[in-house]
Amino acid sequence: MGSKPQERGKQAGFNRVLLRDIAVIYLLTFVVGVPFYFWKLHSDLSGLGQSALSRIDLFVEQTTHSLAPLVSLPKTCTSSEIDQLRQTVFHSYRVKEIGLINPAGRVFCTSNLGNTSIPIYNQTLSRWRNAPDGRTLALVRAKTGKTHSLFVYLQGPHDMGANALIPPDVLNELVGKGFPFPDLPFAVKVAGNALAGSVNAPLEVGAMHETDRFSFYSAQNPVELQFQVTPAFQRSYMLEHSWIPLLLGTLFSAVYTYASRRRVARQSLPATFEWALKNNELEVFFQPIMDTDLGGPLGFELLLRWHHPAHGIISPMIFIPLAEQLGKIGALTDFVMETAIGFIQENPELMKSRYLAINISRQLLLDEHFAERVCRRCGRNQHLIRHLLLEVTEDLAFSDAEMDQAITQLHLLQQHGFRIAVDDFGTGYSGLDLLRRFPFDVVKIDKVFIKELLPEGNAVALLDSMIGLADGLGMVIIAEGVETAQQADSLLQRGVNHHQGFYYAKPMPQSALVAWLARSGASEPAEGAVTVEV
Ligand SMILES: Nc1nc2c(ncn2[C@@H]2O[C@@H]3COP(=O)(O)O[C@H]4[C@@H](O)[C@H](n5cnc6c(=O)[nH]c(N)nc65)O[C@@H]4COP(=O)(O)O[C@H]3[C@H]2O)c(=O)[nH]1
Repeated sequence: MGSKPQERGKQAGFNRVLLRDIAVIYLLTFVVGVPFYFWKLHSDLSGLGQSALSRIDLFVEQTTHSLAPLVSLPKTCTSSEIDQLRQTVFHSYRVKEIGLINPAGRVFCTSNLGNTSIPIYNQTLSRWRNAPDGRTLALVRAKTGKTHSLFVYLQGPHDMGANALIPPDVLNELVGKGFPFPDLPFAVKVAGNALAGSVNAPLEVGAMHETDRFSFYSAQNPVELQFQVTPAFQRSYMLEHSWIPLLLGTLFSAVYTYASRRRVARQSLPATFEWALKNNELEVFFQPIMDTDLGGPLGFELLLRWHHPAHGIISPMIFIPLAEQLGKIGALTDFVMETAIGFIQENPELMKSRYLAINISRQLLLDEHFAERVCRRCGRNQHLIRHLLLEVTEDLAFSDAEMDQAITQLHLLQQHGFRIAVDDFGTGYSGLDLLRRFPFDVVKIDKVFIKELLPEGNAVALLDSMIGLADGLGMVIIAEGVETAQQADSLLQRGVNHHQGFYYAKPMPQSALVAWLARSGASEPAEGAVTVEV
């Protein structure tokens, strides 16, 4: 009952830490996202700048191409020549006026004015005359227009030439095609003169501020394209792209939440047992049960060990009660049972007339299918049953109904051929009652009585009465916790010759068992001397 508020408290604590971590993840994603955001802005602008410049270059190319037939016209500016100029303008939807240029550097004939004489700026003229491909551009105020316009110049034979006037909104159109930032200020600078504006605002003479300026240059024409990345633009760009860190933050948070929950779930006690079983952290140790007449083992008790990766070896005294509480004892017992069956099958010679003792938790006896399950586990190898001794502790601490249920299971097991031992005998308060209710095959006298085997102690009297009781009921006696030669002798004097204890051997892993058997010179029980019939 008391654990529920505690669980809820733990959950709330976990949620608080999780929320804090998620907040940190979002913050980090945004902070780490800033350089990414600058890189993305730069790469977006550079892509847009380069494609705008290529559109301008292509346009210049097409315009000079349309001027090419005109540069060889005579210097006369007759009506047929003016017509030809007008035809060209008519067929171009961007060029508004075309002029013919004489060797003196003056426009002598235009599509709009006919005969005229307009000087070309010296700077433009010298750039044009020196251009290796005979063409150049200029941003100048046309005689016929109020604003600055773009002029494309093409040189012909004998220092003749032609130019085409293009209104500034064409530049706007060329830069703005597919441009996603219609309000981003930009400027097109042609040979030193600049027109500035934005896709949404007409271009006018002006320049960009030096700060926050991104510039791109044409390789073919004297054109520089500048973008003014104002703080306001940066803010709106960042807002527009905030979905990227938001998405990444959400993704990272989801992964983190999943991993945290998995980690916590794995650390939860029930999952810890499953994890331990799956990852071979549990191992069964073998402790010999000696027949002192024979000088060798007549069986082995199987004792679980948990090699915890963080806490080292954990005693079964700690984890067995826990496994019982958490309902995991069945899985652990199954594991021990499988180990026992495997061991008997793999070592037929060694196990010919020996047994393995397995501890059965009292809780399992309350399962009405337990006996049936254990028998099924032995499958077709029912002969294995005679090699198994099942130990149940004396202190079953059951209600009457539960005790009936447990006794039923014990009877079923015994009927199937399992030998049943009462473990830790003498330590519980229901020992005698239990012996009255069930005919155990073996009684294992608890180590506390062996430890205090002093001639003058009360333990001796108790031990003697237990021995008398067991003999009277026809049960085999095993003395647990034999640690010294004196204890062994004293037990022998009382006719107890089945001993288990550190004096003979401590519980050991299966790998050490063969070596121990060889070392101790334990021979096979003589035919008829000691058998699995404990
Ligand atoms: N001081 C001393 N101790 C000795 C001596 N000889 C043997 N022991 C220890 O006494 C315990 C005997 O097992 P237990 O009474 O069934 O008591 C077992 C048993 O009740 C339980 N247990 C162990 N494995 C399992 C299992 O697979 N299933 C269940 N349900 N319980 C298990 O954990 C208990 C403790 O097991 P262990 O720590 O292995 O402790 C073992 C063994 O190492 C000795 O000379 N001196």
